[in-house]
Amino acid sequence: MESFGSRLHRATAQRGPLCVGIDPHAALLARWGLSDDVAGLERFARTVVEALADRVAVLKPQSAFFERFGSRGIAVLESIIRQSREAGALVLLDVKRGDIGSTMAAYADAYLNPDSALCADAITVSPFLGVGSLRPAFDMAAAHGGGVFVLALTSNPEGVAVQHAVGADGRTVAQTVIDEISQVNAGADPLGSLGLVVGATIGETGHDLSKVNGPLLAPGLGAQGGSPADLRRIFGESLRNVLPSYSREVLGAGPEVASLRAAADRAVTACSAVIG
Ligand SMILES: O=C(O)c1cc(=O)[nH]c(=O)n1[C@@H]1O[C@H](COP(=O)(O)O)[C@@H](O)[C@H]1O
Repeated sequence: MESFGSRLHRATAQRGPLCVGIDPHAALLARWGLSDDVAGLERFARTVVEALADRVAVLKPQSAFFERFGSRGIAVLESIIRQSREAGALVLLDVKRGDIGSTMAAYADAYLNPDSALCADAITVSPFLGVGSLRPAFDMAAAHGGGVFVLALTSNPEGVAVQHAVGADGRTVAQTVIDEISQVNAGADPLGSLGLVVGATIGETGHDLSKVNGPLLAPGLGAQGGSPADLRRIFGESLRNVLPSYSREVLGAGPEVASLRAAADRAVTACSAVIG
């Protein structure tokens, strides 16, 4: 079975380095002329999938915006995950889960086991309970060709107090996460299946990403102030493994399918010019 790292490598080579987040904020539903209910959510999400799933490498639905409508919102999420994958996009489900290992196994079953209706190609996870506690997700991903993106240096300003904290061995919390993921990805070709999340807004922090050998998801572009030019400064030699991610900047171009496609095209052109 082909690994997630290999599938992602091919997808970005064919479609360009771009992830578009599906974040149906109440404000965006209103801007699109949609009601803030499950019908509006469904119309919004389906329109994004129709516009982009056959052309962008990765779509990243944010689970919270679906969860807030209860089981009917989750049903919409299930259906757009399926449709996106059928149209050829990889789906990175942004759920930011993280728990003790035994519970993590249940999350892995929910999101990375092909028997689950919520199974995606990859998920986001939080390492706050220790990178080792995430092992059930890593194992489930490896067994089924899935991927896991671990938060390392997040795009929000509040993250610094925790992520830059220095441990007894002199490394920051973020560098410890980076090093542990680097170890698991070592030797993978063309790319490991464990990714890191490193915001496009963080500036130069001195963290060493050179051995990650996995995808580096870079949210924070557009609406949070990050730009493709910032990527070069933040990622340096690791730029080739960066997966730039936009949500509101692209979604705000809707609801017309053609406008969404044009916005995604602009984003991928700008990112490709930096990443190559
Ligand atoms: O894991 C993420 O995707 C993520 C990590 C991070 O550090 N910062 C961050 O903004 N995100 C997500 O990326 C998206 C950013 O949305 P925009 O600011 O609209 O582009 C949101 O869904 C966030 O939850």
